[in-house]
Amino acid sequence: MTDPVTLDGEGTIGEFDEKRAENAVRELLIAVGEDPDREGLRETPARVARAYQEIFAGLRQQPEDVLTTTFDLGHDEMVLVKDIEVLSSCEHHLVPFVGVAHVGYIPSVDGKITGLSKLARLVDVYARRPQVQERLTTQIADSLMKILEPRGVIVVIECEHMCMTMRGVRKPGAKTITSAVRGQLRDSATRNEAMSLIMAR
Ligand SMILES: Nc1nc2c(ncn2[C@@H]2O[C@H](COP(=O)(O)OP(=O)(O)OP(=O)(O)O)[C@@H](O)[C@H]2O)c(=O)[nH]1
Ligand SMILES: [Zn+2]
Repeated sequence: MTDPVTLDGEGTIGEFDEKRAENAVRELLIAVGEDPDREGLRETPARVARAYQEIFAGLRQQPEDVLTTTFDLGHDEMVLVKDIEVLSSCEHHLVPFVGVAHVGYIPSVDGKITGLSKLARLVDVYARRPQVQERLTTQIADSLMKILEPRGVIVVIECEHMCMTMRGVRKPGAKTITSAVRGQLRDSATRNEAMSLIMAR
């Protein structure tokens, strides 16, 4: 994600336009044959606009905003946080894809590590955007490499896509697994160690 850029005078990527979102939801309700002025729907455009502001909050965040805390512990072995909940939105259909992320890294030679919660926050920065799972996976890996300068990174994500469940092909339960491996974690022994930790239940 780059810094905000202008969209031909149509608005700015990165800013949330609540009024515009409300109008769009109202239009959508009309388009599907609903009456947006009936009692139960009257507040819906405003609610959905607020919900989208939250769901896409990652568009207004950068990885540097969350990977703030670093310690020099001199720890030079793998750190892995697994089963981090992923709640993201498929950019093709704007419906959720949900599952878990496993994020591991081998700290830099000088042992620079980050707080464990920051890895989960990093997942959210990229998950809370219109996404595809492959890009989500590589963005997490690449931003960790850039900011923490670790010797290696592994990111594995397992998700179920609602666009494959509630519509279209309708295959509930199908899981998509993506991975991104960088640096020393590409070595087969280290990678196998990480994968066995990830797969252990
Ligand atoms: N690679 C990838 N594909 C995704 C992801 N999320 C959704 N898709 C797929 O994006 C594709 C979009 O295909 P299209 O043919 O343009 O759209 P569609 O007619 O709605 O496709 P169907 O879902 O097959 O009905 C579908 O095959 C989705 O399953 C993702 O994270 N990664
Ligand atoms: Zn989709």
